[in-house]
Amino acid sequence: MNLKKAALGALAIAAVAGFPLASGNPYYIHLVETIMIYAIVLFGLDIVVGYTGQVSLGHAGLFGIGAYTAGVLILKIDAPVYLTLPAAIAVTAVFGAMLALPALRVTGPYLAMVTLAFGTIIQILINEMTFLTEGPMGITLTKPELFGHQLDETEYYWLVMVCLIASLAFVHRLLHSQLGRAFEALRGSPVASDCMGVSVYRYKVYAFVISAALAGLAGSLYAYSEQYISPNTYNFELTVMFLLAIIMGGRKTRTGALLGAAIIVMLPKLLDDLEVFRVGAIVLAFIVAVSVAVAMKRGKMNGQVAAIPVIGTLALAGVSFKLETMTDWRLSIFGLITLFVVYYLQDGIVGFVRQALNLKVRTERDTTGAAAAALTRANSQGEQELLKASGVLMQFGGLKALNNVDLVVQRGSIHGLIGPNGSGKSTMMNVLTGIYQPTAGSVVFAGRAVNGRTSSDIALSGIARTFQNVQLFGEMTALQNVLVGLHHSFKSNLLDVALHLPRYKREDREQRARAHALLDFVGLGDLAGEEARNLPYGKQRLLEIARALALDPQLLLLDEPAAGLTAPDIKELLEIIRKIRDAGVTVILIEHHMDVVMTLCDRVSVLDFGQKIAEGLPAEVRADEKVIEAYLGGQAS
Ligand SMILES: Nc1ncnc2c1ncn2[C@@H]1O[C@H](COP(=O)(O)OP(=O)(O)OP(=O)(O)O)[C@@H](O)[C@H]1O
Repeated sequence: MNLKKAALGALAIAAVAGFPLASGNPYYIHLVETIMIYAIVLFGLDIVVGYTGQVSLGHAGLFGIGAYTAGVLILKIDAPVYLTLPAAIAVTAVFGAMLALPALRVTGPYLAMVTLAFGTIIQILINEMTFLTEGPMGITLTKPELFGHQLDETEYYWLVMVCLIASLAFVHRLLHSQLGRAFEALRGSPVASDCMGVSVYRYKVYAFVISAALAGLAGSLYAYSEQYISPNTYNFELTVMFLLAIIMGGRKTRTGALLGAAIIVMLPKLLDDLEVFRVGAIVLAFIVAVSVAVAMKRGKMNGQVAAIPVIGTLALAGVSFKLETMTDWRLSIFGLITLFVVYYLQDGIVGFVRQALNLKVRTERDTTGAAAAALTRANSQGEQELLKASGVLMQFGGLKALNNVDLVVQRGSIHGLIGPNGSGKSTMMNVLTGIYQPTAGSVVFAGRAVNGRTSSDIALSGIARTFQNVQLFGEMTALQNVLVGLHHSFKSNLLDVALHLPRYKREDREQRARAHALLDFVGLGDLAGEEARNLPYGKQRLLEIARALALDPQLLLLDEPAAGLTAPDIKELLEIIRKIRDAGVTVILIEHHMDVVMTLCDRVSVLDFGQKIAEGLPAEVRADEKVIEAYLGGQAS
């Protein structure tokens, strides 16, 4: 953390801590306290929604579990706060796991329905289990005691503030570690995550459990804050509010979560009072006008697109002076504002401001550590046949994409796999990496069967790949993409990450140096901080190679690496592939550029309509009549 950031942080903490003393108004103190509590839920919800890209409509239920764990413990055994808060975190995390383990087998609308059902069931259970929860009567409690001292309103506010800062630091560290990168990767490309050894399912569950734990902490703080809990609070409306807060504030940002929490707490109050609403509408119109002007000046918005938000907010400010009462209009205006944000500010308010001000994530190279070697020497021990596929059949309905294919790849060689479009080359890659389970036949890699194992397990055992249609983690930088490939090198756990213990710091420093070295190796050293989606197509292909090499594979599968590359880039690619082979990594190369195949490959196998029609040295294959007829002949003509 640099000095400027630390000073700003200290100033912000001092301002929030000093607020109750300066304001002295219990109503406002309670409002800010609620914002801080909601922000803790949103930090967690953002991990699930913003980073892993899952939808959860169950977070109000999890928040309720946290509140009731504290409430019931106080009611039944008069538990102190240092028991209720950890218990709420633990119990909610367990419920989070119970929800996640079955629910995360489904995605999209199905996951939304399952989490929604979970939230509803929790609310009904709280209502019905009167013996434990007092049912609809609710539970009344007082502010907690700390070290024998009864906390008053302001002291409790400070306790909430400490919990907020701790949660913020925890989430921030988590999301900047290998765990956060794993969460983000599975949103970017689940299939590539699995093929980098990052199990999509496992990390989705982790994200859900951590998110639930934070909701549990927030729930227990909320119980003390309100001093009364009842089942109706934890309803569908609250869940929607949480999601709206993430969307409005902006996903993947802690500032967005804080802003989102402030919006969902303040907006209903703002819409209660006509005078306050008028001032708010004018301020909003002003902010929108200034932001749009900045965006236009930077050429990020044209006049037509800019006109609508400006006219819209000006109209809202104008209408506010025509209204005589807010009561009938509250919900309509709330809906309109939400629609506006969702439609125009798809990255939320914080995302929009960042884009308008052109704020970028900086990737500074840490030069303190020793320079790392890009390639570690692949294991050259073991049998000469590194990969042996026998009688592989892959059937899609009536179509045999692979029909009784045998393939033997010698350790340390570059093995070409060629054939006309649709002949089954990519299908073979998918079978070798566990994406497809073959209908029949077997694949043995380094003496171990591949069939029946998950893609992430196969990846970790030494098979890395690139994809025909590039599968990068688009919102992550080039450096972060390679770091996902290096995920297997991190041994540090959640505690190491949260407390920045020496093991984590050392690993992080070493792996960053290694990632930079890998980027240098493929000639992308200067683009480390660039988002993958902004790289030219050819460079994206090179980045995929660097990421695959990060896995320290014994076997590297390259699916059309030269596609989209210019002639000088192809020359460079040939050099890179040779160096990879020289480091002891075996390569299977699918390529339509025949000159690349003929120059590089030690042996070539040719597929046509899912069957192997020829195999041998490049020159032999080139002279084979069946090949000429099926493939090279067609191209020659
Ligand atoms: N998941 C799938 N479901 C149904 N059919 C599939 C599936 N995957 C591949 N196929 C079919 O299998 C056949 C082989 O496809 P594959 O992508 O393996 O060919 P390819 O040799 O890699 O072609 P290209 O050079 O065009 O990439 C094609 O007819 C394709 O439509």
